[in-house]
Amino acid sequence: MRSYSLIAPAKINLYLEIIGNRPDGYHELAMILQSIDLADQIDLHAASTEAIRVYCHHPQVPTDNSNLAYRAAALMAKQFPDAFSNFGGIDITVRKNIPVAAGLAGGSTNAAAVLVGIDLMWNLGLTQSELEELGAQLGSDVPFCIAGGTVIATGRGEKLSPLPSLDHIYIVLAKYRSLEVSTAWAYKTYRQVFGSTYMTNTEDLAARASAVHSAEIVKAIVNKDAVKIANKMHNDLEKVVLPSYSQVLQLRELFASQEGVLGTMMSGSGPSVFAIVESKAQAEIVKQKIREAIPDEDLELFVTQTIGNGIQILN
Ligand SMILES: C[C@@](CO)(OP(=O)(O)O)[C@H](O)COP(=O)(O)OP(=O)(O)OC[C@H]1O[C@@H](n2ccc(N)nc2=O)[C@H](O)[C@@H]1O
Ligand SMILES: Nc1ncnc2c1ncn2[C@@H]1O[C@H](COP(=O)(O)OP(=O)(O)O)[C@@H](O)[C@H]1O
Repeated sequence: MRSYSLIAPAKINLYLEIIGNRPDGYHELAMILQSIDLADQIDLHAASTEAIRVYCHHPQVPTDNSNLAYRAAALMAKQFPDAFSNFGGIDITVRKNIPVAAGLAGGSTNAAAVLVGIDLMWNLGLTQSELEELGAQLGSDVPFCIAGGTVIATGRGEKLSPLPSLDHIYIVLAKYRSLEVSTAWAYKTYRQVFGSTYMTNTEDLAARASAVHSAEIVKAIVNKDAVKIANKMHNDLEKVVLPSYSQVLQLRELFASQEGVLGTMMSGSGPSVFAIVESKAQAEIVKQKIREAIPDEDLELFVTQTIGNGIQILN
């Protein structure tokens, strides 16, 4: 087929523990990543010229070669030059619904969709693990975004162990449109502030990784116990982002004070904040209450839910 449309869901981090520094400059992590039904749509069309083009109306999303969707297509063209010259160029339209620079893996999930879509378009027949290996070259969260669901992610975030699917847990999510937190800044600041408290030797890292504190939330996920999951959420990056971004701290406190909220956390490197709630009806009430407390139009609010999948092919 010459055209494909794909759904690219966002993720939240139910758990993010920084285990230590790695020799490659990244951080060794223990995370639990969760797909949600807030999603972008990616349309791919075979083009007549041998070029990659990205179209996106969102003002915060670049359309040049810094777009992660572009970079995913360029990687496929480099890896499979014969297919690229046989099938010609590719036009990529990004229909953005996921807030940008939010800690929701918006760019990563777009890149994942392009890898999955081009694999189909060029009849490459790549396996999931081959797609994940390509994804890891584009960003630490890209491999997760391909199959999605509920996953333990270790290494720099690219080593994945699936957990039982945790769908239909309702989430209220908030993000100030104009507020961006750089992921590189968040990790760098964490290293500056807490670097001396954790180990840098790779063998120690492996030992410590097996003793992470995520066991209780994993058990709660296996038991599908939303109350316990909400109670055991954790994100080390909050320690640097909350003190530097008062709006994020305010949102976090506001969510925590709402009736019906089981737990609240910043997602990834922020600045989006989410709350786990008991039901869809409760989620709508909490959303309304937050809107009344912060009438600022810059604040984007969503009711969403956990889902058991990553990239989906629409047609
Ligand atoms: C924080 C997290 C949590 O899921 O997500 P976001 O908030 O970006 O969504 C991830 O760790 C982000 O993953 P991703 O956004 O793919 O990161 P990358 O492009 O690979 O890296 C961006 C920068 O973050 C830092 N980085 C990233 C991952 C990691 N394990 N250690 C790091 O130190 C590095 O400085 C790197 O240059
Ligand atoms: N396809 C894309 N979608 C969103 N942002 C993108 C994309 N490609 C590149 N970017 C840039 O990447 C940065 C991080 O955005 P995003 O991936 O949404 O955030 P995060 O890594 O926090 O989940 C933004 O500054 C944005 O300009």
